[in-house]
Amino acid sequence: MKKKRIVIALGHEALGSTLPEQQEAAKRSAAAIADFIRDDYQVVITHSNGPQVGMIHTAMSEFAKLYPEYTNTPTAVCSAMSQGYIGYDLQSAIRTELLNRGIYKPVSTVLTQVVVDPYDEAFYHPTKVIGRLLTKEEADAEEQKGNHVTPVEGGYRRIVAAPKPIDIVEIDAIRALCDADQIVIACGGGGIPVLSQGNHLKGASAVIEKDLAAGKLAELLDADMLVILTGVDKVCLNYGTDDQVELDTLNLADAQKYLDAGEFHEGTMAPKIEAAIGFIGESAIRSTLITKLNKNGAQLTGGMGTLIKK
Ligand SMILES: Nc1ncnc2c1ncn2[C@@H]1O[C@H](COP(=O)(O)OP(=O)(O)O)[C@@H](O)[C@H]1O
Ligand SMILES: NC(=O)OP(=O)(O)O
Repeated sequence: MKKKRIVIALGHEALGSTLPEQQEAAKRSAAAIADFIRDDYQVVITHSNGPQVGMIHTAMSEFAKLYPEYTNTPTAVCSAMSQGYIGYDLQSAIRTELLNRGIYKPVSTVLTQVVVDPYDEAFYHPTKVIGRLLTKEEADAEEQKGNHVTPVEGGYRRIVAAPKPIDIVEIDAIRALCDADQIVIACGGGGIPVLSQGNHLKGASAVIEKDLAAGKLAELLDADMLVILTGVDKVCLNYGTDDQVELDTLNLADAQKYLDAGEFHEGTMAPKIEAAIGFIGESAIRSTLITKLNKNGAQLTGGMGTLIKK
């Protein structure tokens, strides 16, 4: 019997932000991933990178000030670095968790480029928040370097363009590993954004929403399910108000209606719902689960979260 294929997207809480947090979070996520493998799913993993890509960018800029031979590092290269070191922690945690359960299965990270449109409106209106909280002085310094910042609670954060994912360059390699029933980590941090210029792919100064890239990945792999692990148990209506209602299920028509009505915040829940709508499309089989990881990363398939179907 054909195995069910599942794409799991790890958000900030399932991944952590700092190095030590990430290593602990990766262990919890590995437990949930191993449960799916035990239950005979084919698993593809993708993940956030906002805090990590901001940290790498800041570190590289500081080095460039100190040592002239360390030139400034483009955002696309920082994205590639973030895929590498997050993939490393995830590969390692998943391998160990499986071996502890007596299972051997290869786990690999595919450095993934994702094609974006050079005329995407997002390049003119950066909105994607990356990196840590900045003071006013730090924010001013970023702006002087030509970077964009936005005021947030308690200070400022850097913002970059978040163009839509159009195509996944390494999709054939990802599919081949998946077809061979191996575990793949791909499209990390939404993928390395690239612009197609003839035979050349040029890195773009942007960070793609990982939820939209996860939806595209699930669509191109013809997955059965997209699981988005985030900071809330369920998708809510009237989120953050006294009238908040948690949704157990959501059909596509209502998802679109609530999305259009602005029920889901931009940059957080809205791209998750958009990803679900794009992935499920006309399919009566595909579904999307949006939920939070338990403390111990326990089983997710037993009716938790918000299940979105046609
Ligand atoms: N309608 C909503 N229902 C539930 N959560 C929402 C809603 N709108 C916004 N959110 C917020 O979206 C967050 C998840 O998005 P985000 O912080 O980007 O997480 P992740 O890193 O997991 O992608 C939740 O923790 C919650 O605070
Ligand atoms: N690339 C991306 O969407 O990362 P975050 O989820 O950390 O914002």
